[in-house]
Amino acid sequence: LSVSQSKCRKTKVLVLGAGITGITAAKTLTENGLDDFIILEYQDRVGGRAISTNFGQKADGSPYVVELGANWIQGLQTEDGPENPIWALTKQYKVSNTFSDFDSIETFDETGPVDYTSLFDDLDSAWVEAEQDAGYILRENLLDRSFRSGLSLGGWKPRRQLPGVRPSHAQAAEWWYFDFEYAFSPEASSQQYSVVNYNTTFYRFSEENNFVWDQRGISAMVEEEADSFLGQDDPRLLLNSIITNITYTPKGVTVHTTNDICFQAQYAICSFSLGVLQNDAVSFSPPLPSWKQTAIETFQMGTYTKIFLQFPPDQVFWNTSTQFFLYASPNERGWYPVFQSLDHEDFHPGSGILFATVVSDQAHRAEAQDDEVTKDEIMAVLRQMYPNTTIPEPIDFMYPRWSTTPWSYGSYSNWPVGVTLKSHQNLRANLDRLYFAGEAGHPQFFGFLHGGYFEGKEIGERVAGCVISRGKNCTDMARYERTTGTTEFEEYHAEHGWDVDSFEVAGAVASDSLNLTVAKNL
Ligand SMILES: Cc1cc2nc3c(=O)[nH]c(=O)nc-3n(C[C@H](O)[C@H](O)[C@H](O)COP(=O)(O)OP(=O)(O)OC[C@H]3O[C@@H](n4cnc5c(N)ncnc54)[C@H](O)[C@@H]3O)c2cc1C
Repeated sequence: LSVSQSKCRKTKVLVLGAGITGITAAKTLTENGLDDFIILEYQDRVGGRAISTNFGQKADGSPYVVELGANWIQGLQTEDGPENPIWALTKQYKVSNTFSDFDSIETFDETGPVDYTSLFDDLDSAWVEAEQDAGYILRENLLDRSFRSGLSLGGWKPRRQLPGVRPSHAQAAEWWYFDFEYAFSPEASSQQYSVVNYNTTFYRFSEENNFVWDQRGISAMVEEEADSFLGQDDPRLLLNSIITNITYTPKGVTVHTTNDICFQAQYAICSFSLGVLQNDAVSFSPPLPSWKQTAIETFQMGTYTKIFLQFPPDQVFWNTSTQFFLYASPNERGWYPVFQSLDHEDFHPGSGILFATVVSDQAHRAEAQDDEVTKDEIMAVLRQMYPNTTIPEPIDFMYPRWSTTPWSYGSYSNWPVGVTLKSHQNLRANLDRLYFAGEAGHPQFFGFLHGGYFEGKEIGERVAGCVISRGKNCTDMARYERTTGTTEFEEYHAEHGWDVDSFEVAGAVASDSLNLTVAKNL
């Protein structure tokens, strides 16, 4: 031990970050009889990217609580099939949520309301082709493609001039189907893993998305989980602890924070977002090996920005029985394409609240500019959508800057084109006694709250096993110094974090559905 390390506070396991992953990992340690841990968290709160804020005003003058980050429980449960653990938590902790109806949508362009919803049918059939093709790519160990090529091969070509179809309408429809979920374009996203991500969630659990509007905020479920194993003012949860350095060795892990406090443990679980790792917000000693750094730089961190507007509730100008409003910009794909109404009987009726969502480059652009500029751009769009209507000035306006938030640097991860499962495994693999967990580490549920939950549980169990067996039952996770162009079908197994079958088809929850999708391709 160096002199400085000898003064460190000691524990058996350090859990770095108190989002859904970190809290699930710490709870798993507790369930395995391991109480000697410390959770270190940057923020003054628990929940990570499950985060809400006050916005606007209710009739009594108090604010609404709206979600800046995660908002939907994505995939619930089909009959007595597998259940999304996030759905289970929302039920357990009575977190208010309602079915989000993606069929409740009106479409617009720069001339006002125009119905181009029939394009969704074309997209549906191309999507099915791309899905089946993805199964084939995976099963036959073929080179991955972009989701764009998958859609094109399925006959969906939004830039092509087709009789009666405006490319801007087609692009808005496509954004609604793809970018709204992945926070990246189909060009930038893996065909294979976009399908895996979608199918394992929506075909395995259920196709429903429930929208959380609980006035405690969606993080209530993470807070309640933390309370289930931590005492009041538990000294094992240290908020406002900004970690600057992580030193790892075969004997243990030492962590330093900005206020020059250090902690030393036998093991550590780091749950920082991919964005935090990519932005070098934390230094590692020794520096990360090249296979780990390569994995960190290879995967993508998306930006998904919700922009909130409250209008005078008695001057609401949109249809309050509709949930979504899709706008096709004539000039730029992804220009304030989706508006969502919270002034709806299922959410906050009478609130006058509408929010727009932008992702990727459009999100970076909006996040880099002043509120007033963004507000003017949005108001111009709304005036096009409702040409013969007087649209009042919003009485409140607000949006987060995810791309520069220092504890997140982005919203959630995405799988780029042509990266294999084994390359992804390098993102997950431990370095000596330092383990990594988090939403981005799950090869199937990446980008979702439940991805973080499952990784937290798996890594928590692994580390508990290491501590309890005093290292005897502790083997390094698989890692690959050299990664090749594809991953063999036989290598899709738990050692690479692949714990559920990804070939499920809608409505089928049994793992033997694998052959159904593949058979259609052969
Ligand atoms: C805008 C947006 C919309 C989303 N929508 C959905 C959705 O509808 N449904 C869904 O399922 N998922 C959604 N997600 C994704 C979901 O929020 C994440 O997958 C999940 O919250 C990640 O949890 P995590 O614990 O892995 O990471 P995090 O929640 O990021 O937790 C990591 C923790 O580490 C802390 N930390 C970071 N750096 C340091 C440091 N240097 N020192 C100490 N602590 C540090 C952070 O403060 C954070 O609390 C969305 C995310 C965003 C941002």
